[in-house]
Amino acid sequence: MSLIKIFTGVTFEKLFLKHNFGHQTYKSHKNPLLIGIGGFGKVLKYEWKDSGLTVALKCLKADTIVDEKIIKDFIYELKLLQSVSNHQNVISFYGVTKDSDGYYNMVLQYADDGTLREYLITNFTKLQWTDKLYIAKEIALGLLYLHDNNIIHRDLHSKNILIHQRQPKITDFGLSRQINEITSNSNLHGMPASGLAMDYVQ
Ligand SMILES: Nc1ncnc2c1ncn2[C@@H]1O[C@H](COP(=O)(O)OP(=O)(O)OP(=O)(O)O)[C@@H](O)[C@H]1O
Repeated sequence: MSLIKIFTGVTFEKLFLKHNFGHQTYKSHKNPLLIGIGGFGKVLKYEWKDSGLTVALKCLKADTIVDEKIIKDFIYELKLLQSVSNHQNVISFYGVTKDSDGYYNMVLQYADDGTLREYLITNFTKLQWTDKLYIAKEIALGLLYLHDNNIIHRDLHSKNILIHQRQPKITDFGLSRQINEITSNSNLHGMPASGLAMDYVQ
């Protein structure tokens, strides 16, 4: 085990205890299936034996990053998500678990239709206007709930909205901030409009 891994492990342990995220034993998850790869590591689907729920474990592969700030940012993301994840249009957060390789994972509700982007690619021609308006309304309700809780997402796009049983759920709070922490000189964040979108509006 590398020194960095020991260092990040200790930091995580202390911070997780402090914030009381709810720790789950990794052994209570079975039947892993790789469903995606994000900026910080793999995302796997599991059956959570104790609850009967299907969950997504999102791994933070922190031992490749010699930066305590990344770990603090991860904890901050969990804190924000935990404070709003009881809403039907926000992905549910169930806690954290340490996998067999020693990496920390956030345990999230599994969304059975993947991202909104994937969902639209597969279903766009089948969807009626009422379905599209329903999706837009539900995203707006989720966003309103974040704003009512003083949280600005700052990275809302179709890959950060998941679809579960036709219900949109906002996810990925990595760039989110509490409103009182935004300063007037904050840098630009989020995803730039794609060439395709620009072509469309011209
Ligand atoms: N809760 C979930 N349920 C179902 N699939 C998920 C879930 N979370 C993530 N995924 C799948 O895993 C992929 C990668 O997710 P992740 O959030 O790590 O990606 P990302 O947004 O590209 O990365 P980053 O977090 O660095 O912005 C997604 O594109 C999606 O297909």
